[in-house]
Amino acid sequence: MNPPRLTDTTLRDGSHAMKHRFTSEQVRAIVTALDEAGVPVIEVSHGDGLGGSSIQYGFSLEPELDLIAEATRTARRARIAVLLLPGIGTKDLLERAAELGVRVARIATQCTEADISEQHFGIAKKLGLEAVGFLMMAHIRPPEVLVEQAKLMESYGADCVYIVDSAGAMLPPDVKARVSALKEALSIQVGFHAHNNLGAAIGNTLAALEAGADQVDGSLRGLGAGAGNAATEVLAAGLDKLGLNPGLDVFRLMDAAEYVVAPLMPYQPVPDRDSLTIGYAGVYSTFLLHAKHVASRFGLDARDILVELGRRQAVAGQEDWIVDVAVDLVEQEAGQRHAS
Ligand SMILES: CC[C@H](O)CC(=O)C(=O)O
Ligand SMILES: [Mn+2]
Repeated sequence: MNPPRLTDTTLRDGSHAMKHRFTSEQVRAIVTALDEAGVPVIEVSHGDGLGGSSIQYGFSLEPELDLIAEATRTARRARIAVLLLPGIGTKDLLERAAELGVRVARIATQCTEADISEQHFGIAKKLGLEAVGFLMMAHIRPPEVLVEQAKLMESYGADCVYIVDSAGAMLPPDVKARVSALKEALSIQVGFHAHNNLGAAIGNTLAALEAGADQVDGSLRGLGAGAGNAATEVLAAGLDKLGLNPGLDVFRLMDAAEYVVAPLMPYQPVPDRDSLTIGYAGVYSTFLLHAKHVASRFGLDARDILVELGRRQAVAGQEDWIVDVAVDLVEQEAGQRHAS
């Protein structure tokens, strides 16, 4: 195992948990703390990436380019990264981020849709940015499919491709299989981004390192969507104990989590009933509210709907399946009653 490069995503994945209400002052405090603790890459964007501020995904309290500018002004050593989802973020926004001093573009697609990212990798490379690919919801496809998708990103110019456990649905064997398949097939770096819905974010990240991952993500106190991410300070402590500390100041990160981030968090992300259901079912967290509404209309348990959606491998954008599943479950129940 080698010491990994750590990207902290408190100011991007954490934006989901903050309902996109980070302020410049908070960005300054968090970037200062991470930078002083030796974190080499700090991601700053709306939770849904550049251009995410909208009625659909939730408006940012302050314009995200102002937050990004604050981050690049503040960081002394760390490189600032942004996330971009093709279809949400635009070329113009990426150019403006680069002008503001952003050095890393992380380009995210569903794990079966890497082909929509070619243009975006091209733009990022043209702007002189490091380009990192993010294969989201990677639990829904086997390693060989992810290899094909990662190879597409590599051919578009990616410097690294991440396996992204968006729903926190993986366990260590799932992570190892996927990361080692990419390591074997690619000539570029491989990364892993965890969510904690099954309580396995730290264990999964360590499993990714065992499988050869070069880059991993964390966020202070695990601040992130759903059950949150692997906590940066916990990861740093674990890496240090394994002799894999890439230069992180563990005590400073503990202090940053405790005194800078915890006081501004609206809640501590944990695998509660809802987020555990998401990880257990392996579905996108945005399905939860819709499933709850449909469940109450049909007299069902939302968990049964979500588990069935996971079995059918529904991905974001297929929310219309929720009603189909509910109808099928009601019919199944009626059939069983009739038979008994
Ligand atoms: C909507 C983008 C998403 O939050 C990216 C990510 O961090 C994930 O899929 O886990
Ligand atoms: Mn995430």
